[in-house]
Amino acid sequence: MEGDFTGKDVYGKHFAPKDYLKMYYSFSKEDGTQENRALTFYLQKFHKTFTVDGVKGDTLIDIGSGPTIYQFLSSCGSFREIIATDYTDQNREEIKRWLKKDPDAFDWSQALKYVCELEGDREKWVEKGEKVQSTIRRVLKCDVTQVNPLAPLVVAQASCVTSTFCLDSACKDVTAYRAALKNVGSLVKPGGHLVLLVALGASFYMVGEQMFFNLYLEKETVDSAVTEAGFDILWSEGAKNSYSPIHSDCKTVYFLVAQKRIKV
Ligand SMILES: Cc1nn(C[C@](C)(O)C(=O)N2CCN(c3cccc4cnccc34)CC2)cc1-c1ccccc1
Repeated sequence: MEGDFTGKDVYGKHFAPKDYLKMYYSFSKEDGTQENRALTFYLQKFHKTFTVDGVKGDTLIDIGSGPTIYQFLSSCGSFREIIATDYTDQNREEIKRWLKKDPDAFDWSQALKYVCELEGDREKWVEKGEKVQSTIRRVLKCDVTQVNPLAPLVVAQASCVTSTFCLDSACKDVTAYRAALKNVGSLVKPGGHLVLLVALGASFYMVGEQMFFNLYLEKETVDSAVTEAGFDILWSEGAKNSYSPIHSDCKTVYFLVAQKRIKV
């Protein structure tokens, strides 16, 4: 079920955040059975990165946030300011809905409770949500195909840049992927961190009835692109894909933490 590259215009016209959130971020099935194993893997690795290993700093920029906020649940206590970004208006609007506690916003309470349990007190989930809402200070447009992904804004380099499932969906080939990684890497200050979540071995994914292109990547391609962009990989971990084969042909979800080399 491979498809042609679904460029920027397709996302703007056809990407339905609410279908996507329901399909990929519902915490458990209607009958409360199987937990969303993909999401709990991401939450565990963000917990290890920010809460256990202590990656922290002044500003964190998340590139290609999509309509989600799960990626901030552990980092919100480690940075003074978080900047969320996305290419499409509808994804930025969905994030703003949650930030404003709009009743139509997606319900992240199960993910909030899960992260609070990892941190030792599941009952603190309301405070955790408010901490995320107060730490995300800006929601900006980004385009990873631009040398400055936040153009026309010029933003000071950040202590940490995170990006989940963005570059593999936004880039049509490995050359574009390497270039985009350099663009995103330029937003990290020397000695700062880059955190990536990548779908390996995925050529498509579905959102509702719409099929989206995904760049087929292997671990070695990602690792070499990160190194070439000026980063040392500190650690990485893959997990077997648990998405339904109807939704995607993804083989592995891959979590990577790297540190920007300091030029001497
Ligand atoms: C799960 C999952 N979530 N997602 C992220 C998703 C829905 O694709 C998204 O919201 N994105 C990334 C692309 N993005 C962009 C598209 C065009 C141009 C962009 C220029 N700059 C920045 C971003 C641009 C806009 C935000 C992908 C998966 C997934 C992947 C493989 C297999 C299975 C699931």
